[in-house]
Amino acid sequence: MITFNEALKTVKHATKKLEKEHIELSKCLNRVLAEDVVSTISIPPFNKSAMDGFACRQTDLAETLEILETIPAGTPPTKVIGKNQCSRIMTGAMVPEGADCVVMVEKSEIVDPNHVRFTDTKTKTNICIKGEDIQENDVVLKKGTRIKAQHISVLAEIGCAKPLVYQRVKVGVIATGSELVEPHETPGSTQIRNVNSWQLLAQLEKIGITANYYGIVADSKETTKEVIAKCIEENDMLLITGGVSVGEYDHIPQILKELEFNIWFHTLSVKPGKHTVFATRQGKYVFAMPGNPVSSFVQFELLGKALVFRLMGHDYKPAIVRLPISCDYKRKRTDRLEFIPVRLNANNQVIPVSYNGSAHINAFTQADGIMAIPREVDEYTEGEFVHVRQI
Ligand SMILES: Nc1nc2c(c(=O)[nH]1)N[C@H]1C(S)=C(S)[C@@H](COP(=O)(O)OP(=O)(O)OC[C@H]3O[C@@H](n4cnc5c(N)ncnc54)[C@H](O)[C@@H]3O)O[C@H]1N2
Ligand code: MOO
Repeated sequence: MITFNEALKTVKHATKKLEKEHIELSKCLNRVLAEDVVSTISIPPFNKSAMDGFACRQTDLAETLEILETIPAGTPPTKVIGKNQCSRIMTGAMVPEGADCVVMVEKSEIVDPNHVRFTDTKTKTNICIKGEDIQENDVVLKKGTRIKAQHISVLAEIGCAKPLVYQRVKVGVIATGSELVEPHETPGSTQIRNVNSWQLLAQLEKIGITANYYGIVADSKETTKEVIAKCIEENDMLLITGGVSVGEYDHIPQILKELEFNIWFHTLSVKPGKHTVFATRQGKYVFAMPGNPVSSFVQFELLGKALVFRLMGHDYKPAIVRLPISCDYKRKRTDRLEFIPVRLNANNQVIPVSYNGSAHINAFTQADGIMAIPREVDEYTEGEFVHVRQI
């Protein structure tokens, strides 16, 4: 049995990044940059007016000024501003030579069609200076950055229309269990509906991956082996749920051995998810989680995501907040790092959600996150700080 930190290190160590490709900006969300992005231009590329108003010299603010021309955004100025002169200028237009400020139109009074004076003798400069946001040759985004909407903005701004990114990981999803039927079906007296596949497909979709779903596989070793073999041919990695513990029909570890996978770990000192398997074979990866839906949900959050992102070249760091717990909390066994569902109240205090264990996925509909209770810790007192991973 290994610890969570050892398991995370193992997943990162045993996983190789996928190939790289150039793709359109519109397809980049949730991909990972495969090289540093360097700007070939300064931003702003010229001294740019931040206001609609009059471009002039600060020393002339108390005077009546001659208006030389109107400068719209996108049109270059044609006149240099001299003493007691100004040009009407629009937000986003290039500031003319000679001007060191732009007075807002609201602070002006037109004297006649060619002259203006100001109602205030002070102004901010209202000029965005060339290069104040980005300098030419600046590294604007680092290799390994997972691309979010705000990164797309910068790529667009500097003209990086086809960034070099890692390929999107191809993920196959399988649910094992002869007791399972799909959500649209009516279960028999000993059957239940398949939760894990739909949950995993949604967890993947949330991070930008549309997985290939292979359906439910009954607990027959031969069939399961065939489906796994096919699935692994067609994908980079495979997520399996069920069949990983010690029951007579828990075939997954044995099948993976027969398919010549190297099993890096099989048991974790983490609750839920004691029986979680990570196996690799020449650029192919299998992450098999326990059948209980909470175990599958939590283990995908803890390790599955790290694996997916690692393949795509990103070192995943989950959002973890440190907040006070709203009540006393006790647990009996302390031999495993445990994760329980919690919600946050309006004062950002952590409230454990009523929870019956790893089959009780319904508890997670109330949860904002999962609280980590380290090994050896058996209680928290109200107000003590705890760590919550957002889900
Ligand atoms: N003798 C032992 N028995 C069990 C142990 C143990 O250490 N010794 N661990 C228990 C824990 S904890 C868990 S978790 C499960 C893990 O078992 P498996 O991964 O082999 O999963 P299954 O036995 O196939 O299923 C467990 C449970 O989850 C239900 N299930 C399975 N797949 C789905 C699905 N896709 N959607 C919804 N629910 C699913 C299944 O019906 C079982 O109720 O082992 C314990 N036993
Ligand atoms: O191993 Mo189970 O996933 O703890 O509930």
